[in-house]
Amino acid sequence: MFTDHVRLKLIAGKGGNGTIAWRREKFIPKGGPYGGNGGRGASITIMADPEIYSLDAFRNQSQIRAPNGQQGGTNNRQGASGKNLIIKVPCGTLLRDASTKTLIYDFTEPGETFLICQGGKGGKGNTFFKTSTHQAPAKCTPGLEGEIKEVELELKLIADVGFVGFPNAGKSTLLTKLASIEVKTAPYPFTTLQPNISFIEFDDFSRIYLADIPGIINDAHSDRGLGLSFLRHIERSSTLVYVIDTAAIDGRDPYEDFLTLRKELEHYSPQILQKPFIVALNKVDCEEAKLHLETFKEKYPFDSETLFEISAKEVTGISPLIKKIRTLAQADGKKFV
Ligand SMILES: Nc1nc2c(ncn2[C@@H]2O[C@H](COP(=O)(O)OP(=O)(O)OP(=O)(O)O)[C@@H](O)[C@H]2O)c(=O)[nH]1
Repeated sequence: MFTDHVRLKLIAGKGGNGTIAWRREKFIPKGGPYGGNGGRGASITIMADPEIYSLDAFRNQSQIRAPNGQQGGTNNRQGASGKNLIIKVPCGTLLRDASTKTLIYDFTEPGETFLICQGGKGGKGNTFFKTSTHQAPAKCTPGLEGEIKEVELELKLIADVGFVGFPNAGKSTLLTKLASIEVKTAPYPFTTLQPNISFIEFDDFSRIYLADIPGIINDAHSDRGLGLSFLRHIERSSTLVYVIDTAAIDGRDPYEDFLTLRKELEHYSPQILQKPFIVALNKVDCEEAKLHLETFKEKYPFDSETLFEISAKEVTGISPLIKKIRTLAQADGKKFV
């Protein structure tokens, strides 16, 4: 299972206690206060790491605790501080307060950090409280508790272009072909688990990131099957590509499929429908596609320039599609270059 939503209790380290100790001096039983301060408890910071692609690491975790500071020592030695904890999350992770759902931070760029829980201060040893060298109150203070936060991490992939379609429409095939058709390409090592991100790299080294989510099914918005949980990954894409199976050998109607996809997206979030889109009419190499294509074009209420007849399998019609994707993604001001 691909994990893109977790709830965690984060507990920063407690400060170490201060210590009561005495300096030994000849002829004076208690030479003077000499107990060290406690070390600071470790803080918890969250960092966006471009090498991480899911929240799987937290799947079986409900809380993360940072180390405590050490108690102060004798001879006025300061206790060791707890080693600060850095929690690594994928780019595209939203950090929310678990109870109010308020957004605390949106990790978009690699290396971005946010200190979420401050470690507790160390307590003071009796050296700190000395009033005079020889007469000192035997006083020290305990370390303070670290901050505790209940948070939610939600991963919403950041890709320029999101691919939507029914299972078997040919999304994966198209994505693979797109990612290998330009001069220099490399598959983006997401995971073998869905969803997938890949990119097209152009001659000028600019890139367009593409996200493929598992096929949408009827009533996906009511979270049947994989549906809803994956729709969040196209929320941030600037452009959508509907991939339609025009061969429809199983008796489906490609135009109905298109309407259903839009209906599912609208149920999930009406704003998604406002995004610029194109329609990849796939599998035109099949004999069955001819009739469906005609009907589709007749019924299609949008600009016919948004329609692209392609065969992902035989790699036909792909270049104009890439050109259009590039124009739309760049018009939006790409996030990654
Ligand atoms: N004839 C023909 N077959 C195609 C074409 N594109 C994809 N296919 C075939 O359609 C089947 C489904 O393709 P996929 O790319 O796995 O479909 P998908 O949309 O990623 O499916 P899900 O992962 O289930 O969402 C495979 O057998 C492909 O070989 C095409 O242009 N023409």
